[in-house]
Amino acid sequence: MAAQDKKRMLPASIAAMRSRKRQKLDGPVSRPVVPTQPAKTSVRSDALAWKDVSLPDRLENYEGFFGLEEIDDVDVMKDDSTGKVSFLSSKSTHPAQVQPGGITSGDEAEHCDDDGEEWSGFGDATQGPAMAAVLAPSSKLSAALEKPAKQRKPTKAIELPKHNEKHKIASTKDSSAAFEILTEELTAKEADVYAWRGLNLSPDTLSSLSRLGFAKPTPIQRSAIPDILAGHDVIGKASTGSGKTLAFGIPILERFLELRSTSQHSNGAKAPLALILSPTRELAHQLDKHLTALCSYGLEDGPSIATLTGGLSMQKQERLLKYADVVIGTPGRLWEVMSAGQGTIKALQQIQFLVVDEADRLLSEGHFKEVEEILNALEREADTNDDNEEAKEEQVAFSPGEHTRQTLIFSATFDRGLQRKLAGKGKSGGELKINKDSMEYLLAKIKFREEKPKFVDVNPINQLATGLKEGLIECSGPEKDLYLYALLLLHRNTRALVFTNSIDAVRRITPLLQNLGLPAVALHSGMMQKARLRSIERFTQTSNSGKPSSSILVATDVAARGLDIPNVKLVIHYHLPRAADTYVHRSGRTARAGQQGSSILICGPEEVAGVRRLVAKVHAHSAAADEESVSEAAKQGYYIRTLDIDRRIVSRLKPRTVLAKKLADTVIAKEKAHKADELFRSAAEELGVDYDSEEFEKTDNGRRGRGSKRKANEREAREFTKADVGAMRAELRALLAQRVNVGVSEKYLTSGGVDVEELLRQKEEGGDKGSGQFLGRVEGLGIE
Ligand SMILES: Nc1ncnc2c1ncn2[C@@H]1O[C@H](COP(=O)(O)OP(=O)(O)OP(=O)(O)O)[C@@H](O)[C@H]1O
Repeated sequence: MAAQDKKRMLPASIAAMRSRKRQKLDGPVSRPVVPTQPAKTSVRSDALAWKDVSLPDRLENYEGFFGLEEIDDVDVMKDDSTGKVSFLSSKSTHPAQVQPGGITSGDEAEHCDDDGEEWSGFGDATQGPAMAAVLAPSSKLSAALEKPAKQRKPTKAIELPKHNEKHKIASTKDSSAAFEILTEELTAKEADVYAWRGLNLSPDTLSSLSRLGFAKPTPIQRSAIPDILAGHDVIGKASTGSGKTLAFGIPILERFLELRSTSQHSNGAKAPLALILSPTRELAHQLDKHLTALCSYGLEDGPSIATLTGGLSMQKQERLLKYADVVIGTPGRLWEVMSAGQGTIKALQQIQFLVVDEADRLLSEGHFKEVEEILNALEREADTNDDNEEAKEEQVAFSPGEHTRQTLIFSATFDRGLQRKLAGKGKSGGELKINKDSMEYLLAKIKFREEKPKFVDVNPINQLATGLKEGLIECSGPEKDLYLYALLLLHRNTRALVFTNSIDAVRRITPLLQNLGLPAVALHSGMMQKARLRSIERFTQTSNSGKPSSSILVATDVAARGLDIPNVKLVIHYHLPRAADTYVHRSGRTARAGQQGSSILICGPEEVAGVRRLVAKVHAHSAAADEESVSEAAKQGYYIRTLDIDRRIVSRLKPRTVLAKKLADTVIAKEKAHKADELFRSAAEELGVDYDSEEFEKTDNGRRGRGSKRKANEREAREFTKADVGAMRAELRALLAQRVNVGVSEKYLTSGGVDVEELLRQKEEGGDKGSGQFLGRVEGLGIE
């Protein structure tokens, strides 16, 4: 590279860098800049002799920046072997920071790319936003500025000392980080994060977002992050799958980085920075995953996260807790750990963020008591009766300071007025009562930092994702299995989630579908935690080609909230959800992050009235509004479309469905009988009496009453011998291999499954006589 009299640091333009890098690669090796007179020494970027640049008035205080600095007479050196970059200058503001010997070392090295081009500075035409982007400490931001880059002078940002110390700290890191990322190449997935510029995030966070491929903030992120960074309590509401996790996760990371840069956060035992409450174990682990992903790019020594959920080793979780920056927990396990002493309560009283995710559910479904205990404990003054020595020591270490905690509450259905409408009239009345008061409950229980938390509602009209299509299949109660099977056949190559209202239903439907050759797995709260996690894993796994495998998760509402599983295209409500907000959350497992998806209710005659009420509640606001935010379907004048399925054709699937059900029921009945038998036998042993299972059964059979038909069925199923079961399996295999004549078109469904390709071909060739013939007219739902 030709030496220049006047060298300037590169503006942060990765795109420009990449093209230049390509040119360089044509040569043997990139060479360091050759310094010209006078002799120059390696200097850290913050020790360079930066000069103020006066700005036009209109740029004053633009988004927190109040000044620019520029630098002349600096050479940029890059060591190709290490990738490290240093700056050579004859001038330095801090002689002590001049490092002899060229390349700077370790963390203090300024990373930059030596491209050998001269930068002639900003033209007068530089506009505010563009300028801000240049100033913002991220190469990713600047990728959007490729063109004007050559007219820019190298600049360094200095930010206003504002309400939030963070900004000042970010400013000290700005210059080095901006250069650091100049050495990075954008990979295919990396995004230009120019659109995040207004949020004033640190380079580390921006770099992470870029690598996650998140080019712009979602509406809830755009609205909530500035409020949280400014220190406000926030109650945030946004539709399912709209990025609420990072809306609170990013500010937590920012605070962590701030503390880390001022060495206020060590790697040793410490009080955590944030506590996140989650209603379910799966969601807790997912939150962990999302935050870990956010923190794992370009962040050495990122925050450590401890996830406290039931079903996994408490000792291990307690150990992790001691070193955690972020604690995520389900109320039950968290409270268990807190009440076990060890100074946990004292440590948690020091948190700076309390996040209540899916707040309405946390308060409404059996967690009420524990959440209350946790909140009380967080507010309690140091417990003087705590005679645990270790706790006392920690109490000193974590002596409570002033109340600085921010509270952040998030949900898709957290709206006071709406909440009341959505709560529904639960039979027990309990859920209704608590839901109805959930906002008031929270407001009363939580010690907010400010008198009024900020309420951020980015979708007051439609809580459902805009890409969601809703449908309904009406059938008789006993036909539900059949229609479920038919629907899943049509979606054989997709990822589908089937929701039921009971654990028993999950236990029954999962083997039924498996018997029919479908890849179904179960998820409910009665399962061991490891099995729960395994089910999620199997449901989310991808094929060897990297494509999502087709899979079906049959679940209770334990999977309704928060779970972010990519590529779920179909949600089926086997049972009508008990409350409208559950419908919203269940349906929200599809059509996430701007994607499309379908939500279909399989509805028995007794559920029809309930569906009407549901539609009225869920779509009440959409009906009243002619807003952009209403779904496409709503714009076309319907909310939930009835799927007109050809019953004659579906009925051809009946023999195999009936047999598959019989087999599943038999296995379940036998297992149940076996368990009951063991239970009675050990009880009899303890009592020292004889137990005769046949005698016992006879007595039991004598009783009549509710459930007696079910019991009779169970008895019948129990009586099947192994050979009977074997014969049934063989018969089912034969049925699955049989052609299912679909009538007019004379096409067929074969084997353990259905040749979907064939079905699709039928559709192409035969129009309405194709797959439409098989499952009726389903336009408007994205099911083709
Ligand atoms: N700025 C962004 N750009 C693109 N994708 C994003 C962005 N922020 C988050 N996502 C992705 O969007 C998906 C949904 O995010 P998240 O799980 O936080 O949604 P949510 O609003 O909490 O949903 P729910 O109400 O169902 O819990 C995730 O896969 C997440 O990685």
